[in-house]
Amino acid sequence: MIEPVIEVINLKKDFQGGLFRNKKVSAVDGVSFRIKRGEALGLLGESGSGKSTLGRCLLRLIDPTAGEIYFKGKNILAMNGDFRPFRKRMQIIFQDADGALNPRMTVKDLLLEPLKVHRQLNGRAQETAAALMAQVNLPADLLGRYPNALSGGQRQRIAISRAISIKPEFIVADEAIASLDLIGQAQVMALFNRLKAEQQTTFLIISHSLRFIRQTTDAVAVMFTGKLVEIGKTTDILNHPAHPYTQALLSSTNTKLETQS
Ligand SMILES: Nc1ncnc2c1ncn2[C@@H]1O[C@H](COP(=O)(O)OP(=O)(O)OP(=O)(O)O)[C@@H](O)[C@H]1O
Repeated sequence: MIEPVIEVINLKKDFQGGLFRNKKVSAVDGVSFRIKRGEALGLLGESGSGKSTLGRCLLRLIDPTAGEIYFKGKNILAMNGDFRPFRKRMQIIFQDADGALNPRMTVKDLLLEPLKVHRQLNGRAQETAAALMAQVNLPADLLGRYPNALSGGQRQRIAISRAISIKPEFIVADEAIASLDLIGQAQVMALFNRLKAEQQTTFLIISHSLRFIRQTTDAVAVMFTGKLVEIGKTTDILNHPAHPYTQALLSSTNTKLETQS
C-alpha cells in the first residue's frame, strides 16, 4: 500500500473561550483522515467549524491538544528540534497575504527570500525571480515594487509564488483564492493542478468556493463543530452528499453562488 503523505489520527484542539476564558471550545474534536501523495483533500464547513485550526495544527503553527499527525510516516508531534527540516517541506497559504509580506522588501526580495533561507538559490537571481512571477501570471516589471504598490490580488499571487518556490511536498491552502477575481482563481486552480501532476504535490484545500473544490480536489471532508461528518470522493460528496448537514451546506452555498451571479 502507498504510504499517505499526511495521516491524522483523532486530532483534537481545545481553546479557552468565553468572556472570562472559562469555557472550553473544542475547535477540532477527534478528526482522522489521510491524504495520498499528489492528491488534494478539500475541507468544507461553515464559518467557525474548525477548518483553519485543523490546517494550522498540521503545520504545527499551533499545538494540538491530543492526537497524532504523521508526515510521510513520521509523527511530527513527537519531534522537537528535529522538526525544523520538515518546515520547508510543508507550507501554508493564507487568505490574507498582507500580514505575510514584509512591507519594506521589494517583490523581488520577497520572492527570493525563502529560496535564500533554504540555500536553494543558485546564481541567476533575476531570472529566478522572473520565473516565480510568471508561474503566478505576474509581469516581471513589478519586481522592483513594494507590496503597498500592488493590488490585493497581486499580493496574494506573490504569497502563493513564495510558498511554492521551495517546492514543498505538502501545502495547506486556507482560503487562498478568496481575494482573487475569477481569472485569478482559474489560474491558481490550473497552477495547483499542475503541481499535483508534475511534482506530485499533496494539498489540503480549505475553501468556501465549490468551484475551486470541484476542480482541484480528489476527495472532500465536511467539518461541522470540530468533527468530520462526511468524507469521500469529491464527485460523490458534491453530487450525492449522504449527510443531512452536507446537503444543507451545499444547497446554501449553491444558493449564495446563484444570487451572486
Ligand atoms: N486562538 C483562539 N482562541 C480561542 N478560540 C479560538 C481561537 N482560534 C479559533 N478559535 C475558535 O475555534 C473555532 C474554530 O475556528 P476556526 O477559525 O478554525 O474556524 P473556520 O472553520 O476556519 O472558520 P472560517 O471559515 O470563518 O475561517 C471557533 O469557535 C473559533 O472562535
